[in-house]
Amino acid sequence: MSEAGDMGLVVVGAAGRMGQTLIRAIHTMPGARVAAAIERPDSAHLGKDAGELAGIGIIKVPIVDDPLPAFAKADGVLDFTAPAASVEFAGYAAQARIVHVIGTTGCSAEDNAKIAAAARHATIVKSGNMSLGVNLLAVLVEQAAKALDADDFDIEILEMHHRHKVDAPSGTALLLGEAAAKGRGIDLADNSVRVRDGHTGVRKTGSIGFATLRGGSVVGDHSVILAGTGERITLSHHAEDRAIFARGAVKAALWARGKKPGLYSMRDVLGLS
Ligand SMILES: NC(=O)C1=CN([C@@H]2O[C@H](COP(=O)(O)OP(=O)(O)OC[C@H]3O[C@@H](n4cnc5c(N)ncnc54)[C@H](OP(=O)(O)O)[C@@H]3O)[C@@H](O)[C@H]2O)C=CC1
Ligand SMILES: O=C(O)C1=N[C@H](C(=O)O)C[C@H](O)C1
Repeated sequence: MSEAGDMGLVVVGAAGRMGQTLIRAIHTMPGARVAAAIERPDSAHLGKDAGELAGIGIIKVPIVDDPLPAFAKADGVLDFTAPAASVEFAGYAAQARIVHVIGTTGCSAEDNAKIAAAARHATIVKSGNMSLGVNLLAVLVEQAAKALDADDFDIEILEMHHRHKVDAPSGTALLLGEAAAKGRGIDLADNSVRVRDGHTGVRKTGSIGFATLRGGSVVGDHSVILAGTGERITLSHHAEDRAIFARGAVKAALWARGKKPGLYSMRDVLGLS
């Protein structure tokens, strides 16, 4: 582990959509460097240079498959992979006592409990969306949900993503749902309607509904609709480039460096808590 100077960051899932975007972001942001790049043991990308794959030219960091030696020498990990992988990486980050930034979505309650346990020794920042815009939107959603009575305004959350996305609702939709539930002083799990099909009956007052669209190359669109009688308020965010998530993740790692172990959110990083 380096004591001073640029923060050495391991990018896990380095060949993925976000992995490549992270390599590019680290390259342009002061204070951080790519310490290692990890993919699965059976990945077709092993041995390739992570910078060349990401389109920035050779950075002399080959993609390898063994996280342990990489974590032991690094200051932090940027992780946009898959739930089972993020749980495993959180355990390794705890062993190495380093920063772990987790952007992976679709984690179960059990996965989240394991990540929280790892945060006793690792400094973990986890968020369904690392962008400034979405985290500010969550603050606005909480305020709007608090200001508008549940008897008068129904809350629905609509999201659209590219055709390759594997989890639904998106991590961001759930983050915005949590913000709305907080504003209303209710528990999201007990009040959410995640799917509608067939004869559903009338809408339950106070519920928070989710609708999911998938198609094409959409980076990430989210709208929170507060629908009243005769009027409707829509709070929206449109992600145009994955760089907003990657820059947020690097910023989170730099913020977390030197902080006590624990589980932090992007709201903590951005001072929006
Ligand atoms: N919080 C946020 O701001 C954002 C979160 N995300 C989330 O990030 C995650 C990744 O998204 P995206 O980049 O589009 O997905 P990709 O499928 O393009 O990338 C994931 C990468 O992780 C690799 N991977 C999976 N498991 C392991 C493992 N055990 N060890 C090493 N590498 C592994 C995959 O390899 P392989 O293909 O072989 O499985 C793949 O290369 C998703 O959960 C997504 O929702 C995305 C954008 C922003
Ligand atoms: O899978 C994606 O692409 C994205 N995932 C995150 C989510 O589930 O909300 C963040 C962003 O919307 C892109």
